[in-house]
Amino acid sequence: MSGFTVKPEPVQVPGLTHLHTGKVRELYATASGELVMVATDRVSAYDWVLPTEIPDKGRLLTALSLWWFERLADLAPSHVLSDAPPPGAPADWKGRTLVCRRLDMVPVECVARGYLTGSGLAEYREGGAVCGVALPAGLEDGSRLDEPVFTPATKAEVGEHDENVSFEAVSAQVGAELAGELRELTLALYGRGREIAEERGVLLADTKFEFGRDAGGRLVLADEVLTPDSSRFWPAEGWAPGRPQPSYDKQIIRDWLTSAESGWDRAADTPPPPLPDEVVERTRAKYVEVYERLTGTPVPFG
Ligand SMILES: N#Cc1c(N)ncnc1-c1cnn(Cc2cccc(F)c2)c1
Repeated sequence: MSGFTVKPEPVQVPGLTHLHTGKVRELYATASGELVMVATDRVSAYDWVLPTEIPDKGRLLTALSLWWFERLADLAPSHVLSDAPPPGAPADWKGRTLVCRRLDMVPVECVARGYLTGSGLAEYREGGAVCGVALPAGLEDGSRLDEPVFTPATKAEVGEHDENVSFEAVSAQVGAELAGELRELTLALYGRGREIAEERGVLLADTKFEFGRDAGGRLVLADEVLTPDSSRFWPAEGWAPGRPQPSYDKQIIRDWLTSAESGWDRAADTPPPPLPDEVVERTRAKYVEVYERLTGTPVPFG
């Protein structure tokens, strides 16, 4: 079992229809058919949504996503219409709400990897390839790839992991032309993100984009982009291939959860305990740090 210890009860807002509770986000629809994505302060680790929230996480990741949408706009239009919560929304939705165009979502998790880790590393260790793309021998955890690789995945059911699939499987699913567009656009967006992040001393190991098509059939960048929830960001100064790299935002939580202090046994498949205040505060500080380091600006709220 994994996922929620207690499934949250979504906030009901007059005029909005609640559509979906994700691990860390809520999705609503307006009466006029637009979507409202609300980022919560929930955080997940080891496939569990933790019982303790990280203050301002939703606002930090929403602000970062908006910052990236602006810097990717010449490569792909975005689904974002507004960052103003709809009328009647709770006051604390300010700064963590995106009103978006409803798209015909492409059922493919468009992942780009510039470094080898996670499920890509596991697949490589089994067969020397990821998503059917052969890689050089001798790569280690955290190795930088000579060229970024498109490693798509199918969207998993709640509580399951996305499954890496080959480009050929994506072509069979959505057609060769669209598959080619997804690969080209995913790698271009990743390349822009990696370049901007590296200028700021941050390595973008990998990231996941989601696309939809608008009424005109155009590919539109959807979901969130280049946040710590959709990407792996590593501080460049800590990069050392051959071992797991410290995750910018979740390492503190992971280290505490797997320490004797937590009393939690990950293998026992029992819900994780609440986080100590000190772990919460240090994790919040990491979200602030990654926001400020990437954007070069102080967080846009008190
Ligand atoms: N983005 C977007 C989007 C769009 N622009 N048009 C149509 N559908 C979606 C859409 C559907 N599911 N999700 C994932 C998701 C996001 C946020 C919260 C959640 F709970 C779940 C995204």
